[in-house]
Parts: sequence; structure tokens; C-alpha cells
Amino acid sequence: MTGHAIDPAMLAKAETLTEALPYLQRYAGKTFVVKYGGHAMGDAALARDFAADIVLLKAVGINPVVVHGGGPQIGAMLKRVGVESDFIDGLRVTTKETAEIAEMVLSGAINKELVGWINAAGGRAVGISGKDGGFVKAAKLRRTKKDPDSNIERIIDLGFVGEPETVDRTIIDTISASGMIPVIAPIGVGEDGHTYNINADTMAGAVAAALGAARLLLLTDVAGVLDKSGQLLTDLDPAKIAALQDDGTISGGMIPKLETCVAAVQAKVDAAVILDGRVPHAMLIEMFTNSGAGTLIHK
Ligand SMILES: Nc1ncnc2c1ncn2[C@@H]1O[C@H](COP(=O)(O)OP(=O)(O)O)[C@@H](O)[C@H]1O
Ligand SMILES: CC(=O)N[C@@H](CCC(=O)OP(=O)(O)O)C(=O)O
Repeated sequence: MTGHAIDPAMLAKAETLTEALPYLQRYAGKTFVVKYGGHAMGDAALARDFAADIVLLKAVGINPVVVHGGGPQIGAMLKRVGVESDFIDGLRVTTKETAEIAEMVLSGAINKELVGWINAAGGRAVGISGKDGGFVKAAKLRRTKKDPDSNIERIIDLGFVGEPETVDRTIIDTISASGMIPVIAPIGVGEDGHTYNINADTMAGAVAAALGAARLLLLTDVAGVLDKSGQLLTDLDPAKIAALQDDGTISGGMIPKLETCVAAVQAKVDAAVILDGRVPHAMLIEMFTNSGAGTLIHK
């Protein structure tokens, strides 16, 4: 007896699904915190793919929690209203006025746009910031930096830049348990009543730690962490990351990103991955195929 001729393209599709099976089984019921960076958000087709991937995760029994950035979009709005802003080691120096604009762009425009994309893809997204239900209590970020000439640690004042001090998971659990997808803007409120601008990677790491997430996925605009010659580093641990920081291989936005990954894996998060958000369906390739993508960070 001879078998039917099978279209190789159809067979490849079926093989992709069977390749995904062990991953689907491993991840069912687990929480994945996905940070969608402002740079990766620029392209509408990519945003649509991202939203569809998030809905797919929810549909196969994974619990996705989205945290978004919006640095370039805040920058564009500040420019429009004629407000200057600087970055120190990847963090925006934030005056009271900058914090107001950051909140407007993050909690208003971007959060609702992403909620809209996910809902259009068939999901039910609920947009919140750290202020909703008071779920993120922020504190002013205390940062010091060694002066290379004198070797003295100096205090860096970033203004209203916050770090999550406590994350109450109740509101996230309530949204997730009712079949909806939380979409979180990185804004928090302090005991002092001030609004704090929180780096989105830092926020995602704090949320992932509070939830004991299986994975923290950070989607950005590079292939992953690159070495000095531009080659992708596929596997890092805290010791290797400290060395990359000391020899200046990582700079700018990659600094808070990797600090977040280290803090997350040292908390209860199994692993963190830095992924190229410019690649369509990067998340699915990383999670459900044998190839993986980007840089994996583990303990
Ligand atoms: N070693 C490195 N490997 C990759 N990217 C790096 C490295 N060092 C610095 N970067 C910078 O970090 C950027 C990613 O951080 P960021 O701009 O904050 O992205 P996002 O908006 O996605 O959070 C890259 O575009 C790159 O310019
Ligand atoms: C303190 C700080 O730097 N906050 C960030 C918040 C947005 C962000 O982190 O967005 P991306 O992930 O797109 O970079 C900012 O003001 O740009």
C-alpha cells in the first residue's frame, strides 16, 4: 500500500506543531511576564503579531502578563512640548513635569493602544499602571556611580525615577484568573504621594519576581546581548554579566535590562530572555521551537 503524497509545506506545519508539544506541556499553567519595549513597538504589523502571540499564549493555558515601555514615545512627546531630557546609564532624569508627561504617554496612549491590539486579536486585555489598586508602591531610586578619576562613589539624583518597593500581586491574579490579560504601564506612586517614572524593564522584573514567573521575556530592538565584536551571546549568568558591565561591553538601556534579569533570576524567576522584538513572532520561536532565540539568562 502506498501513502498519499503529502505537500511538504503542510508536513512542515504539522512538524512545527509536534515540535511545540513538549514546550506546551512544560509551560501550561505557568506565568510568563513579557516586557514589550518602546523601540519594538514602532511598527504596526509587528505590534499586531505581538498581540496575536500573547493571545495564543493565553489560549494554550499559559498565563501571560504584559509590561510595556515607551521610552521613544515619551521622548517624542517631550520634544513636541519643548522639554529637554537626559539619560544616565539608560534611565531618564525625570522632573515633576517629565513624570507627568511620562504618565500621560505610558498609562494613557501606549497602554490603551496595546490593550486595543490584544483585544482586536481576540484576547481580553485590561490596562493598569502601578497606581491602580495601589499595586506598586514605589520609592525614589537611590543610585551611586563611581567617579573614574577620584574613585569616589557619587550620588546620582535622577529626580522622580522610582523603583518598585512592594508589588501586591492581588490585582494581577484577579485579572488573570478571570481569563483576562493584564497590561501594565511602568508608573508607580510613592508613600510621599508622588508619581514615579519606573524603567519598564525594572517594572517587569519586579512583577515577575512577585509572581514567581517561570520566564521573564524582554523584547527589544537588538538580537540580544552582543559582545564587543557584535556577536550574539546566547547564554549568560550573573558572573558573566558583571564582567560585561565592568569591561564596558554593555551600556545605555542594556544596563537596567541586565540588572533586571540578574535580580529576577536571583529571586524566584527560572530564567530571563532578551529577544529581538523586530523579528515577527520572536516570542513563539523562543518558547515553542528547539532553536530558541536571543540571550538566555539563568542563575
Ligand atoms: N552589549 C550590548 N548588546 C546589545 N545592545 C546593547 C549593548 N550595549 C548597549 N546596548 C544598547 O541597548 C539598547 C536596548 O535598550 P533600550 O534602548 O532601553 O531598549 P528598549 O526600549 O527595548 O528597552 C540597544 O538598542 C543598544 O543600543
Ligand atoms: C526611568 C526611565 O527611564 N523610565 C522610562 C520608562 C519607559 C521605558 O522604560 O520604556 P522602554 O522600555 O521603551 O525603554 C522612560 O522614561 O523612558
